[in-house]
Amino acid sequence: MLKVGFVGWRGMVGSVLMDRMRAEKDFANIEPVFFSTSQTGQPGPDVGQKKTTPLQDAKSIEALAAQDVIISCQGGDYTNEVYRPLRAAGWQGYWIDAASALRMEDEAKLVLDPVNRAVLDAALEEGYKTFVGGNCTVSLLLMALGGLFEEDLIEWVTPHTYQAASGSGARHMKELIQQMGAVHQAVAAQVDDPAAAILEVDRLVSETLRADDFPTEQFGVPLAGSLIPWIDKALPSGQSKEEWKAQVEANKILGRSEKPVPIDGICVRVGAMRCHSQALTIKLKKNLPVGEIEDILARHNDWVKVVPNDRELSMSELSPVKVNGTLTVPIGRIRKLTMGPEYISAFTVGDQLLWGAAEPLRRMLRVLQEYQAR
Ligand SMILES: NC(=O)C1=CN([C@@H]2O[C@H](COP(=O)(O)OP(=O)(O)OC[C@H]3O[C@@H](n4cnc5c(N)ncnc54)[C@H](OP(=O)(O)O)[C@@H]3O)[C@@H](O)[C@H]2O)C=CC1
Ligand SMILES: N[C@@H](CC(=O)OP(=O)(O)O)C(=O)O
Repeated sequence: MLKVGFVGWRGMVGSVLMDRMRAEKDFANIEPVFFSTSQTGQPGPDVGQKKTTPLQDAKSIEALAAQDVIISCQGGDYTNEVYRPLRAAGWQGYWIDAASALRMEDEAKLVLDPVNRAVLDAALEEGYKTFVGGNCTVSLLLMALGGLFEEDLIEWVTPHTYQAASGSGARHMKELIQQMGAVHQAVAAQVDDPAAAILEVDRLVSETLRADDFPTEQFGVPLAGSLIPWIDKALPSGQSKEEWKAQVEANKILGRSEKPVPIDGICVRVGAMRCHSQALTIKLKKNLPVGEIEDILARHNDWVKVVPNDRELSMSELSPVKVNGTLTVPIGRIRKLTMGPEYISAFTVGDQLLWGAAEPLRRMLRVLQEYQAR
């Protein structure tokens, strides 16, 4: 049985990973060992029938090196601190990581097995030992468009994103709710008063959003009642780092080192909780009927769900509220654009903590187990 060390299991991504592993009974097939950077010696999580040892020190190279596999959801700073020393100490185990730190390293492959199982199988055969989950918007984009990529039908894609607060972390999610509460509190009486003038309500809301004491410690600016058209650092290209990741990571996941598909657009934070949405403009390599495009998308994997381009269905199914906490990746609003028959639109939604973060890691462990059982 593989000895699997978990670091970052009590964080937001790690907790989602634990939930999924419990639900899929993944702990039955491994010997789990739990680590912490702050709680060494305390009891580990309840993972069902198995009794686990107390939490080990996540900074101990010796303790880490005793594992066959390490799954880290702890973040890039942690990866940067321990990964190289661990390898330098001669550790030959498998490192599976949610953080972006190692994504672009040659020694790392990006994991999203419904889309790139062949790339992962080949990498294991070739002796790769480092596997990293892709950026959440990128993984969700590929889960939705997998069929068109697989058949090499895409000339380019422009994704414009509507990204949830969870992408910034737990504290940001809480601040979004504080912001919503502060806005409501400022106008609660007027909202309940049918005679209140709406322009006065709007003026009070704006005043509240712009006030110095409005809670913006995490986001820096109001998100409730507003949006933030920049995610992550600025790059010399004028892209945000989140925008830059779309093309480089998607092509790396697909194993397309030659002739990468151009993928570029604007990434925007909105007041959703944990589902990222993306409005896509796609240039196809040829003119295909919408019905055929829908069939190609629908049959690619078990989680993508094509939503007919219908008003009621789009409103109910292409909704972050509906998708939250599920593995379904709906894609709809598929229609020909007026630019020409090869140009289509689409809109997709996905839970950024599931397919966007935890699920590809969980499944990579299964891929690894299948490889070792061969
Ligand atoms: N958030 C996201 O959308 C995505 C995140 N990622 C990656 O995953 C990494 C982790 O992200 P995320 O899960 O959001 O990080 P969190 O901040 O939720 O958790 C990270 C660590 O903080 C420590 N911690 C301190 N106080 C608490 C507390 N009260 N509750 C829980 N944990 C606590 C824990 O480590 P310890 O036990 O050692 O103290 C925990 O493992 C990111 O840095 C990023 O690299 C990847 C894709 C998406
Ligand atoms: N940057 C993403 C979340 C994230 O953690 O991305 P990455 O794993 O590429 O750092 C967001 O803000 O929505």
